[in-house]
Amino acid sequence: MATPVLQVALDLLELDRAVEIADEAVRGGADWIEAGTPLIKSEGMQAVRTLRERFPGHEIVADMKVADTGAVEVEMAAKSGAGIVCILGDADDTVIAEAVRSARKYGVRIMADLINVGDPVSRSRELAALGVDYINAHVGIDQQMLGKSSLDLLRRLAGEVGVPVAVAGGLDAATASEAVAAGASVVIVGGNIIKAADVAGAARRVREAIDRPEIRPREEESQDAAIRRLFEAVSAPNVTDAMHRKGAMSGVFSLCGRVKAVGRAVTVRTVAGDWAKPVEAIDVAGPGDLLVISNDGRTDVAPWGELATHSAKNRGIAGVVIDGAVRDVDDIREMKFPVFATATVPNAGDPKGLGEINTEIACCGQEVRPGDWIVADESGVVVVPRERAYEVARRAMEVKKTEERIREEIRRGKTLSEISELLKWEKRR
Ligand SMILES: O=C(CO)[C@H](O)[C@H](O)COP(=O)(O)O
Repeated sequence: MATPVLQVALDLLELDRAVEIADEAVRGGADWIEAGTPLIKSEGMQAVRTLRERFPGHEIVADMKVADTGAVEVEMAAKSGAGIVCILGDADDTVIAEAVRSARKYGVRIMADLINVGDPVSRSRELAALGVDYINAHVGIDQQMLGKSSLDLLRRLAGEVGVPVAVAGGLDAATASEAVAAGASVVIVGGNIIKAADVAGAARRVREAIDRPEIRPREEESQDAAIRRLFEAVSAPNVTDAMHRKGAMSGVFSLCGRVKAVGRAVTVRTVAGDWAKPVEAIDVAGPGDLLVISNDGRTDVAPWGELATHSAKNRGIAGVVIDGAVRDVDDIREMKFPVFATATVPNAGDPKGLGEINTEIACCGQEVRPGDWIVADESGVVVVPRERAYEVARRAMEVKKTEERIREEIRRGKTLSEISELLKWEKRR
């Protein structure tokens, strides 16, 4: 079998950064250089021309995701220097046929993208019959965030398609190796190379992995375990960024400085510092849960203190968030237990048993339901609706990865404004 191709997908908006990152990826072993769809939408065919000029010895792929006017768009990309043009596999057959005719005329190849294709196996056969040169088993970024896997799609195509198969969608060194073992001829990697602080190193790891394909036993991981693992790896700011700036509680701060707490909410509504329900909730919660307590907006009397904290810590509870006051602050700080509150006072309420456990509550400006995910650190507390938790956790990890590359470019001397071309992308209306 010919050596599998490593295609680096430049899914960036800024052409200068894309060229810089492509240069590093090539040094790490990338064979083909893809002008990603975002780059083409941002810079047009200049992106393809520039990559062609800068990398004369490498195949340039234009990820146009052609949906219509196949001939014109293929001609445009071919004349700009692309050797392979990507077209949507679910485009109409006439568009595919026109694109193939144009490709033959200009001496370029067509890669058909299976993103969103309902029946990928039979459509791949049709596409091969229409003359496309590659089929791309591609699961889009938004689909990946919902847990869809490009490897699963690739495995469905194994042995079914008469043309070389590419694969794309969230791949890293480990899954790239599995992709080759599953029959991929072209491995397309974007984020896990271009967002790395060390692009060349990231590309090299993928290169080495695909040159030594292996099938790993797939460790099954529950969705809850994956959500917790991802949330523990990102920050509260990453999470609220992933939710378009939503979900952040206001006015709440970490009592113990640099601590982190991640878990599902057990909610408590109490009144006037009554500490009975908050303490009873310790027995309701399980290891890894967080107590989220509303004290009816009162900050002059505390429903939580040192003894409750001892008990919660013993129970394996991950942390406590209170829309209200806490007392025994020095002892709690000694324990370094994650407690987030809006005030501290020395006086507590009485254990009358007023309030409820595990009802929907308002806490520091956010609605919190039992089972919602809470991510809390020194920047503050973010609430993630339980039904969106996996998607938000995946997106928060993408935010974190993007920042790693930006941090590296700042370290190399660029300003944040230069990197993100702020002036170019400020809202025009
Ligand atoms: O075509 C794309 C998105 O539409 C990407 O180029 C492709 O998914 C590879 O990027 P990543 O490895 O980040 O998923």
